[in-house]
Amino acid sequence: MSCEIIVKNGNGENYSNGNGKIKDDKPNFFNEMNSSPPRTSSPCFSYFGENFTFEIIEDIKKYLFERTKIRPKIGIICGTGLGHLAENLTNVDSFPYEDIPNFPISTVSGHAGKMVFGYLNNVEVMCMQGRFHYYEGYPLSKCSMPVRVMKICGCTHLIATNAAGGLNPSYKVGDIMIVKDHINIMGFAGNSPLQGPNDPRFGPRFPPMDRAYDPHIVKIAKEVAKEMNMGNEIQTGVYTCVGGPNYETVAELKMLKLFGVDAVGMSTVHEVITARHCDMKVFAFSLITNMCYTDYDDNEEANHDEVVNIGLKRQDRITEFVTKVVTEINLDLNKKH
Ligand SMILES: O=P(O)(O)O[C@@H]1C[C@H](O)[C@@H](CO)O1
Ligand code: HPA
Repeated sequence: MSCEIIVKNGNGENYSNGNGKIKDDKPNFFNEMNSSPPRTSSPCFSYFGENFTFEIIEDIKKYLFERTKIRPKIGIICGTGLGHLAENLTNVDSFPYEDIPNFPISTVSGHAGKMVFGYLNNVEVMCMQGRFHYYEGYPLSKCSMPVRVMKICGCTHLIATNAAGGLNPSYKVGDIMIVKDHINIMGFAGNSPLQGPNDPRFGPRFPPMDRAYDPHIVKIAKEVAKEMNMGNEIQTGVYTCVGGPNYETVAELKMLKLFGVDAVGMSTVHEVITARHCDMKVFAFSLITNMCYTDYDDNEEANHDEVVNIGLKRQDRITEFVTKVVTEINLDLNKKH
């Protein structure tokens, strides 16, 4: 079998691994890192040295702002099956990821792959209808690069949503778990979206990560949940992100439970780290789409169709919840000005 890997360098020129055959010798990433950074033409080729500079992020903003008049303060990331949220925006300007310069493409079902600017209950927002995951072949810095785009576009707040498996036995499918904290399991293994040279225009080399999830917004969200009579469908807990795309073994789930994890997913943590690095305030929640069993006698298996379907079933309630939280955050923002 032969395979040609084609990447683009910063000037858009194609590089290939040669004559269409896999080379016997492994690519020397360290040499490549010292040359001009290539842009991948395939999401399956992850390049450790890929660098979204401040200037590249500004170019993306320029592209978007030349095409929309909306100037959001709140950025929203829609998790698997939760893209309905973006469909509820009014007066939208919508940009498919493939049209935005330097943007990756979405490859997962349940993620439409668009950046949507619009109004949620008269509040200007920008909304990722589909996110990027590590298992798609993108390095973490690339998965969370759009968060920096949100920041440079003027967003002071990030709302990240995800689908996750419930580990806490008191949870049930369909619950919404407000994230109060996370465990960065991939970080334990030395993988971080902030790896590599630090540009202080984004944030400090060593950002703190305590109170990553803004306690004031958590309080607002709990009040919203109370007002919506969500008493038996709202939870507050700790989220972790695994690399995926496989779901977890029983032994892995037992370990996560011992660690104090309430819900497990494959996203969000690196986005939150990136957002906190550039001093955005963060609110996040998980829709519990399946239960994670830690007993070998349980035969329930997680599957992606189920994850997407639960998102679809809960879309109206979640849209109402997010709309109210956004409205309250906006009231707060206006008070401060
Ligand atoms: O993008 P999120 O974190 O909502 O997606 C979860 C994790 C996997 O991408 C997928 C698994 O079914 O749903
Ligand atoms: N594990 C990891 N990620 C997930 C799950 C899960 O059980 N459900 C939805 N995303």
